[in-house]
Amino acid sequence: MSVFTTVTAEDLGPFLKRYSIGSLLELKGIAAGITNTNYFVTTTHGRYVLTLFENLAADELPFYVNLMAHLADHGIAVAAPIANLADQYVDELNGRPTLLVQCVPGTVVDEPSAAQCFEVGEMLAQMHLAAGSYRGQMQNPRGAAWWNATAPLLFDLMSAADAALLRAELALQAGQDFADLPKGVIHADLFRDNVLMNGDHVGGFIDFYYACNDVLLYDLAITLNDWCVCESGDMDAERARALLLGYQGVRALKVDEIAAWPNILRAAALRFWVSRLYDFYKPAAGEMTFAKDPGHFQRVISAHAERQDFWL
Ligand SMILES: Nc1ncnc2c1ncn2[C@@H]1O[C@H](COP(=O)(O)OP(=O)(O)OP(=O)(O)O)[C@@H](O)[C@H]1O
Ligand SMILES: N[C@@H](CCO)C(=O)O
Repeated sequence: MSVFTTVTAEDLGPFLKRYSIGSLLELKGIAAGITNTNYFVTTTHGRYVLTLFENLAADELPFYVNLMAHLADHGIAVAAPIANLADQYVDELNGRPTLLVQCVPGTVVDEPSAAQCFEVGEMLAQMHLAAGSYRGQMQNPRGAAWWNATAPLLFDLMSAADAALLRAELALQAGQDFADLPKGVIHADLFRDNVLMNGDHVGGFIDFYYACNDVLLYDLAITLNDWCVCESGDMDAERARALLLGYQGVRALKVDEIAAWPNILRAAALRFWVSRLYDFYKPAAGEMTFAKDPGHFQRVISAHAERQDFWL
């Protein structure tokens, strides 16, 4: 459930008067999502999604919302933010900062086809290129510094064998240098539940709240690690080839990116292994927890470690 802050039609009346999107026809809470409160808002002009931010403060939002607007301006399939009459994207309702965006078509897909993976890879590469002219800057809050600081809080809570594997993986990544690979703005969390698919086409990328400046190849690895994965943690080769083909049709990988690919796939899995371990062992007090299986990304890393063919 993800209506943490209740909004009524009465609350929304004065709020909508600050916009030019007509008057309210229907207000409906959205069940999916675990971080923010989301509502579908249907007005006489169309359908929108209203987000009330439960964790981020208004002054933390401009990087993300301006990025969404920039990408939408460039034709990328994202939910375009709607500005209010004061020309601001971020407003406020019931004590929370808000964002109103256009509804994008489509649904979340659990078992994507190779054709859908191709389209996601292509849109991701287009997004990387379009974000090249975006001026905003944001450090990756879940980069190597974060996982190196977080893992030591977890070792004692894990089995000795798993802790040894985590230590070994951190050591392997400490020996990598991805700093000279092409960089830009990345989504950093483009899992299947952050993309709405409209048939074979991308209806829209959503949930840009981990977006940051980092290595483009890392974003591709995060995406592939989720879109092309089987239950066992191994990859579906057909989907992986399709996603890479879609991506490389727009932005061909450079020689040093191809060399870094096997290890950056492991880095991308490590980031989510650590964040899921943290959510599992250290759920924040009073917070509703929906801890996802950390072991999944441990299995993804093991499968990558044994792999010979990386689909390139
Ligand atoms: N622009 C949009 N158009 C259509 N549906 C949307 C849009 N934005 C969000 N949704 C719907 O709302 C659901 C929840 O959104 P989202 O995943 O962003 O929730 P969150 O709690 O903000 O983030 P998360 O769960 O990733 O932490 C999505 O699965 C989707 O069904
Ligand atoms: N996509 C993440 C959660 C949000 O960062 C995960 O599946 O662990």
